[in-house]
Amino acid sequence: RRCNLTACSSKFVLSQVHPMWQEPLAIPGGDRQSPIDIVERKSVFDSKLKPLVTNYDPKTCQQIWNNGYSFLVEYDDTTDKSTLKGGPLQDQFRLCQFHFHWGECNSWGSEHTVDRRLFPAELHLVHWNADKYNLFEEAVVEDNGLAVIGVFLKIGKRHEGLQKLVDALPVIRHKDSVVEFTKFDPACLLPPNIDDYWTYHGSLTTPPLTEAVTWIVMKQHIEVSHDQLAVFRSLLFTAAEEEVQKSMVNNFRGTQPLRGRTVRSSFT
Ligand SMILES: CCCCCOc1ccc(S(N)(=O)=O)cc1
Ligand SMILES: [Zn+2]
Repeated sequence: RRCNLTACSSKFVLSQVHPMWQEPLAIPGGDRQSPIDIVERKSVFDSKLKPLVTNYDPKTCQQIWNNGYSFLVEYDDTTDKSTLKGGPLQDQFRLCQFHFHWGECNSWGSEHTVDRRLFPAELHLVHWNADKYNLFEEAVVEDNGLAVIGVFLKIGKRHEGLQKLVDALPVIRHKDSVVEFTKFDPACLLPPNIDDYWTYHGSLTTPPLTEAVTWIVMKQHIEVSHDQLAVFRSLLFTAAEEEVQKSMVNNFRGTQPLRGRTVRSSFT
C-alpha cells in the first residue's frame, strides 16, 4: 500500500531525491545545457580571448541567505560598482551574487568536470549584461544575458578569506533564512591566475535552466580546508518548521551533452 504522506510518522525519513535534482523531462531547445565535462585536449585555444577584468567593490555586498538549494551572497547590482568585462565578453556585466555547489563527501560535488575529474565543490560568480538589460531577471532569458565564473575548490590549506563567510553559515542553517553580510570582497575567492580559463555557451544549472550563460571556468582551483567545507554540509535544504531535516549536500547537476559545442581556452 502506498504510504500516504500524511499518515507517515514524522520520524519516517523520506529517501527521495531532492526535488531540485530530479531532472525536468524536456527543456526548451536544450542543446546548450550546463554543466559539461571539459575535455582538455578537445578545447580550442583562441588567441583573441582577452584577459578577464574584474572590478568588485566590497561595499556592494549586502546579505547571505539560504535559498533551499545553496547559499547565496548577494550584491547591490543597481549601479556599475562591481563589474566583469573582457575575456570572451563584448559587454560589461554586473555581479549580482555568488554561491557554491558541493558533495556529501570530498570525492564529488563540482558541476563541471575536467577530463571527467570531479572536485569537492565549485564556486559560481553570477553576473548579468548591464549594457543590454536593466535587471538580472530580464537578462536570464537572453542568449548573451549572463556570465558566470566557475572556480573549482580542492581540499587543502584553510582559505582565510572564506572564513568570514563560513562563520556566517550557522546563522542561515535553514531554508529562507537570511543575515546581513557586508564588506566581503569576492575577488579573494578567485585563483591567483585568472588569465587561464575555458569558455563556452551554456545554461543555468538549476531551474529555469535557461540557455543564457557565457561560462568562464578557471583552470586554476582554490584551496579550502576540510573543516571549512564541512560547515557547508551543516546547512539544510529544509525550513526550520519542517519535521524531517535534510542536509544540504550533493546540490550539483550532472554533466550535460555537449551537442557539438566547442570549448575555447585562453591558454595553450
Ligand atoms: C529568474 C530567477 C532565476 C534564479 C536562478 O538563478 C540562477 C540559477 C543558477 C545559476 S548557476 N548555478 O548556473 O550559476 C545562477 C543563477
Ligand atoms: Zn551554480
